[in-house]
Amino acid sequence: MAGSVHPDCKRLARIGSAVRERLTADPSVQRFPEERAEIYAVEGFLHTDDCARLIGLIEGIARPSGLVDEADWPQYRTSYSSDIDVHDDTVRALDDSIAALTGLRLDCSESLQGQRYRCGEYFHEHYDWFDTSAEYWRRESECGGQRSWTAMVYLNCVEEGGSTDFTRMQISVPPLTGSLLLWNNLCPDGTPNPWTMHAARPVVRGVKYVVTKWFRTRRWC
Ligand SMILES: O=C(O)CCC(=O)C(=O)O
Ligand SMILES: [Fe+2]
Repeated sequence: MAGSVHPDCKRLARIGSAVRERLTADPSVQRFPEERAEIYAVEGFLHTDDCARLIGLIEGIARPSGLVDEADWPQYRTSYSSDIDVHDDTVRALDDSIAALTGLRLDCSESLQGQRYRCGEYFHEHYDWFDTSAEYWRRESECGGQRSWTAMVYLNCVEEGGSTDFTRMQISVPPLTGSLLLWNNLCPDGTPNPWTMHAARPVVRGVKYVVTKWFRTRRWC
């Protein structure tokens, strides 16, 4: 039955259209010219000083990044991640700005994650939405459910490499200090969108820092 394969798809479709409407009405938001997935960018979303502060927080606590499905796939993702301090003023202000832009509820989002990619580090092709037939889904379904939107801020420009590529479409986004990249992981009907497959390409020169927030269907815990 479709309902059990894609739980909450009606609710997720409603979330998707509310965000779409809001972003479309906002002149600071640019949509990538692509019908198959909803991908948006806002340049200068975060001030350079705040980017530097977040880089400092990430550097303080970075550890090797994990993968959601716990499969033993060494080298699938070689970046470093950190749960940055949710009580930090810069982190809270950024959370608030993302919520104000999208209209999405912060209590239905994962806490902001920082990522650092040094030279040669990357994150292979993947989806941010959860595979509801996977082993991990039981856990995720009980703590917020499916991921809806991803919001990611580039904290610095990278000398070479490090783009975010939507690999099934011709979209490659180079890191730009303070830019927000935002996309709907789902289709307008609330089901996972296979066109949203993406990868963080290897950094060739320099270091890349980003912060990411994933929104969920319900309260995240
Ligand atoms: O760092 C990037 O460019 C993408 C990261 C990403 O896709 C993720 O953390 O899920
Ligand atoms: Fe991702």
